[in-house]
Amino acid sequence: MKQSVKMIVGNWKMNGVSASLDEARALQAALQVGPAAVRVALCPPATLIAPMASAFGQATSNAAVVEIGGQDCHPATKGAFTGSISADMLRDAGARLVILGHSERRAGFGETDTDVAAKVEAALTAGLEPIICIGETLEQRKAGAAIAVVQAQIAGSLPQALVGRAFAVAYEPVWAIGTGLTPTLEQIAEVHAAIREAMVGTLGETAATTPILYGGSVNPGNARKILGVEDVGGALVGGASLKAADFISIVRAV
Ligand SMILES: O=C(CO)COP(=O)(O)O
Repeated sequence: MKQSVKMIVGNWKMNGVSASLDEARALQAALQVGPAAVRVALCPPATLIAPMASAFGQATSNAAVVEIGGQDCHPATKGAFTGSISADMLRDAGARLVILGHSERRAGFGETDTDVAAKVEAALTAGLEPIICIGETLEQRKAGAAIAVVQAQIAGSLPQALVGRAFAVAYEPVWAIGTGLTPTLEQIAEVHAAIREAMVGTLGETAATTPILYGGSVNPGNARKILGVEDVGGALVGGASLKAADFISIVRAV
């Protein structure tokens, strides 16, 4: 209903060296899907953004464009922030998207909703399309707080600067990431509906068609069912995006 072109985004996390480019090239060659049916993106480590963007940036007659994204950016445009990378730098390297607020950044690097919102603004200013991650922990789900948690994350992580801009939200339950566990299809539908409501509440009708991706242990075996759930606009794939054959299966499950 909301969004006809689904997005399948691979998050390589801190995996991938230059030798991985061969696998990624094989992946692109195998993606015989029309660009209208699915948007495919890969978010490699920052060191691979430029070579992957130049390798995949242009559609050939028999291969879809694979868009390239970063996995994080600093909220400032430049300055004394040793080890950090700005949204402009990602864009300059060829990225068109950026994952922001991933639970591994929130838990491991102390990122708050306010930090994420500042990064989103920086990404938009640089012309990047943010993919904003939210999701509850197992403790929060067990306490019956999953919906309240994601709604609070939406309210805190989505700045008004998003109104009218292209972006996506990814619902990634923390307990489903890298564990092989997934919510039931009913639970995914319930949370996506709550996210939609919160997004429209925060940003207005502009957010009625924004894609809401699901992420957390998506694999070739469960992708078709998950992608068929009401208001699932695509998938954010971790481990299975590192294997070209698995990632292609997920793309074909759309
Ligand atoms: O964190 C994720 C994508 O951002 C999901 O990771 P897995 O697909 O490995 O569970």
